[in-house]
Amino acid sequence: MIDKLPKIDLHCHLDGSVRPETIIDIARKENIIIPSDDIEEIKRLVIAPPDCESLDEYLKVFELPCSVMQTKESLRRVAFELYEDAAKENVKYMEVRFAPLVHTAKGLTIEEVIGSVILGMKDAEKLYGIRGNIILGAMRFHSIDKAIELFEAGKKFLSKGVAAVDLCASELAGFSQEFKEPIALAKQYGYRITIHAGETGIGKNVLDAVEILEAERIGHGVYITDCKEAYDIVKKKGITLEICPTSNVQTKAVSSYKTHPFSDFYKDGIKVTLNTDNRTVSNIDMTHECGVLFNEFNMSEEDYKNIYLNSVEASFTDEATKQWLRSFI
Ligand SMILES: O=c1[nH]cnc2c1ncn2[C@H]1C[C@H](O)[C@@H](CO)O1
Ligand SMILES: [Zn+2]
Repeated sequence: MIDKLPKIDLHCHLDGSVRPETIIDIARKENIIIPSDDIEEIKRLVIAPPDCESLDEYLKVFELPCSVMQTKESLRRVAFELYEDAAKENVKYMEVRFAPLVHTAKGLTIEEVIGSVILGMKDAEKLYGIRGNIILGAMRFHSIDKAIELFEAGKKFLSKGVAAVDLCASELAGFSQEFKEPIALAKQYGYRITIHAGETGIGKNVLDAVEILEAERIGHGVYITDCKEAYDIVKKKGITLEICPTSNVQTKAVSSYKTHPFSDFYKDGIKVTLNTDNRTVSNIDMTHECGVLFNEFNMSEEDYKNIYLNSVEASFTDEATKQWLRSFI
């Protein structure tokens, strides 16, 4: 029954969702040296370890997939395959995020990187009943100038496949102040704003992301439980939380599914959505996360419908696409 449900994924990283077989295949075709060409070994390297201790440890496995995402062909291919995999489990709409600057190591321009990922997405849209948008992520360890360079380069793709910006990677207290200028510029250009915040114990970061960066959505946000002001502003302003349950367990944002605040948030009227974060790194898909929702969070089909509709309303897409998405539920 779960596989038949229509699904929406608003928080999925491209580089965390590359098929392990594709890593080996691209490495072979492009003469890239990778640690092994044994599929089981590659899976071991690219799937977060079962005893993963923190977000920072979780983030270490992204280096390998990014090493084979440095050409136009490989970027187009991994984007296509991600949308293809999602379409096959009835995901109707997916916003894919990635950090273009990480893919310029072999000389691609930022525009070439973004353009290639959009082509892959469009290839899949033509073949399958899925639609999407791309979110450009600036890495928090990059400079402010780099973030500005990225948002400048990406703006010509707005409404042509790119919809929003995000801040990714390790989360320190008070990062919003530092990124105020580039995010304000992005907003001025017409990008929508979602920000990873409140993932690693600092609920105040969510308050800052909403107040300083004007985030409309928050990636994760689970730690609003520790900051009343953050909790209240999320609830009052109807800020959507992009929750990724399995990722939260792996990065130790929560100790287990049973202690995840998802259903408490939902019951209290907070706009929660269900997402994957990283399909390969977390070794999951939307079907798996729906199973978590029904079996670990004890939610009903009616609850699922409401959560799906939260995703529709919070999606960075046009009204016609939202209407199309509503027709499935
Ligand atoms: O859950 C996450 N929190 C913060 N950053 C993340 C998470 N998952 C992936 N990333 C980073 C690693 C990727 O290289 C980058 C862009 O997709 O985003
Ligand atoms: Zn994420």
